[in-house]
Parts: sequence; C-alpha cells; structure tokens
Amino acid sequence: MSMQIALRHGFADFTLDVTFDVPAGITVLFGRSGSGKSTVIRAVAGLLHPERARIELEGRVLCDTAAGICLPPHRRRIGTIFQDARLFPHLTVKKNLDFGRRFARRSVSEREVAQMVEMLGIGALLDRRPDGLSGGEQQRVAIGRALLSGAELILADEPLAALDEARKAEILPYFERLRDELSVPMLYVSHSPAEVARLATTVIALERGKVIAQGPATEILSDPDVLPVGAAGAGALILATLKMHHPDGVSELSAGGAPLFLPQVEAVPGAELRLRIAAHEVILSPRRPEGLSALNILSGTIAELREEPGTGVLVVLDTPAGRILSQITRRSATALALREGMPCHAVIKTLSIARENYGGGNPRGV
Ligand SMILES: Nc1ncnc2c1ncn2[C@@H]1O[C@H](COP(=O)(O)OP(=O)(O)OP(=O)(O)O)[C@@H](O)[C@H]1O
Repeated sequence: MSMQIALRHGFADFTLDVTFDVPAGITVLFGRSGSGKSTVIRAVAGLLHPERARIELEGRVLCDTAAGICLPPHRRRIGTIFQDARLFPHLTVKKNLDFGRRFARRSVSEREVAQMVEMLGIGALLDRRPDGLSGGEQQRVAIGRALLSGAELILADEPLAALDEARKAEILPYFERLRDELSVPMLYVSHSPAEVARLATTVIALERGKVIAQGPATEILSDPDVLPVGAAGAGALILATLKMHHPDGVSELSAGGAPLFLPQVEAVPGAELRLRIAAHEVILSPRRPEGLSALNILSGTIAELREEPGTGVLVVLDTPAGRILSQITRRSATALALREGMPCHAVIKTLSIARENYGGGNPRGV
C-alpha cells in the first residue's frame, strides 16, 4: 500500500511545492503553523484544486493536472478524520458506522465491522447518540466510520488537537493499533513532537511550503537540522525492548544493549517501545557520573555541537541506544570543554520520560 504525491499550488503570499511518498503505517506531516500541512491535506482529499499535481494511490491516478484528471472527493476512496468528529447527531453510533459502510466501494462484511468495533473499543457505545459521548469516544467512532467506508488511505488532520490531555492519552493507543494492525496507510497532520514520536512511522517535515526532510521517524526526529518546532521542542526518539518489571515499580528496558529504567510500563516483557527523550531533560557529563539518583546513564560520543539562538547549545550524542539530543547553556558547554568526537555521558532522570512520551508497537518504520 502506498501513495505518491507531487503538488504545487500558490496563494498570494505562499507557495506549496512538495514531492513525497506515503508508505504503509502512519506518515506524519510535521511543521509549524502556516507551513502548508492543511493545504496538502485539502489537495489530497480533493477539496482544493491545485495548480499542478500528480497524486497516485495504489496505482490509481487521483489527480494529474497535466492530463486534465482530478477526481472529486467521493471518488478518491479516502477517509478523512478532522479535529472534530463530525458525526451525524441524530444517528446512533451503529448507524453512523453503517453510513460509512453504505458508501464503501467494496462490500464490508459484518465480520470486518465487528473487528473494527473491537479494535476501537466502541462495542458498548453502539446504541448511543454522539452528544452523549466524550470527545475521545466520538473521535474513535469517526475513525471507525472512515475505515469502514473502504478507504484506501486515511487523512487525519490534527485529530487530537481539540481533546484535553486525558482524552489524548485515551485515544493514542487506538492510533497505534491502526498503525500496527491495519494495512491502510495514514497521512496524519501534527505539530506536537510527542505525538509525532509516539505515532509516526515516517515523518515529512515541512517548512514554508517545502519538504525540508523526509524519512523514518527515528532519523528525522534526532536530526538537529529538522526542528520545525524550534530548539525548545527538540528531542530524540529511541527504540527499546522491555526486559522485566522490578518489584519496586521500575521497569527495565534495553535500548541497543544499554539498560534504561522507567516507572512501571504497562506492557509485557519482550514488547517494543519507542521513547521520546526531550533535549532539555538530558544532563551531560564528560566523566561517568557516580552517586547520582538518576538511573539512566547512556555513554557515547559527541557527534555535533550546535549553537542555538540565545544562550543555548544543542549537543548531539551518538550512543548505542541511538542519537540523543541535549539542550544545555553555552556556559556549561564552555565549562565542560565539550567538543566534537569527545566521549560523554547523558544522564536522564527516570521520571522525565513521561507516559505520553512512550508508546508500543511497530516503531521501526516498516
Ligand atoms: N485559501 C487561502 N487563500 C490564501 N492563503 C491561504 C489559503 N489557505 C491557506 N493559505 C495560506 O497558506 C499558508 C499555509 O497554510 P496551511 O493552512 O496549509 O498551513 P498549516 O501548516 O496547516 O498551518 P496550521 O498548523 O496553522 O493549520 C498560510 O500562509 C496560509 O495563510
């Protein structure tokens, strides 16, 4: 399953000019406000007629301006999930799901519906109407409706933006399941680094209407050239395997052979997890620290020192667990005489890796 997108469209003060592929899994369009994310979504959905475009989904041409082809939205076989669920208020959850099915291009069996209902945890809601559901529940129904329409691609335009933190935490695992258990690719818009780290298989980073980087999430998020949200949002994404739960409530993981400790992780030993480690949470020490309360020490080599506007320095450390970013002051960098190629140790407090910063599933970008 894949999609190829090449788009060019100009507004008075803005030109979008992008070319990228959407492979299996979740491809996150990531970038600051005004970088062009929604314009891409609208063009792919068929809600905006671009000046020049070629969009192909599974070998089907949805839009080829050179050939005068531009299919209307209802012929694209694309399901869309917006910030607000946009369910029909007068219909029950079951009828809302049936509505998606009615417009499916292929017949969707009762078994498929039952699987989807189970996957999204909405079985108990089927006879209820949308106004009695929480925002997170409504969004899960909207996802079900989009998937049951027989869509070959799901567009998700900031689907969590209108939810509070508790509802976001409730719905993120469902997106993880869709990513890992379904073959339908998803193009997902977000400007939250934590959300990108948790969900993205592939990241397309946009800036002023151009793609500035694209590739597997682990590479793009650890690349100091790609900080669409600014240095303050910098953080690395590393992959780890859960080893065991200790009786004192700490879970032990292994990241590239290096041990890491987190507060009780809700997963079984052997599970693969992705961890986002924010750059401002990482302390550096040229010598291996001893006698600290912090449990996680990753040893590595400084790959790059990058001056940031203001007083900061972003340090890129290569470790067996992957690239780690650390945001420190220029004063600290000078005091520690940090330089590229130097061995260094990253100290990460166990509690600084918050629940919303780790998630399970297929993180390797396949
Ligand atoms: N219909 C329009 N007419 C003129 N300019 C537009 C139009 N739609 C979008 N733009 C401009 O195109 C640029 C990109 O907008 P777009 O909504 O795609 O960005 P975005 O990355 O989705 O932003 P956000 O995260 O705030 O939603 C902005 O400068 C915006 O003002």
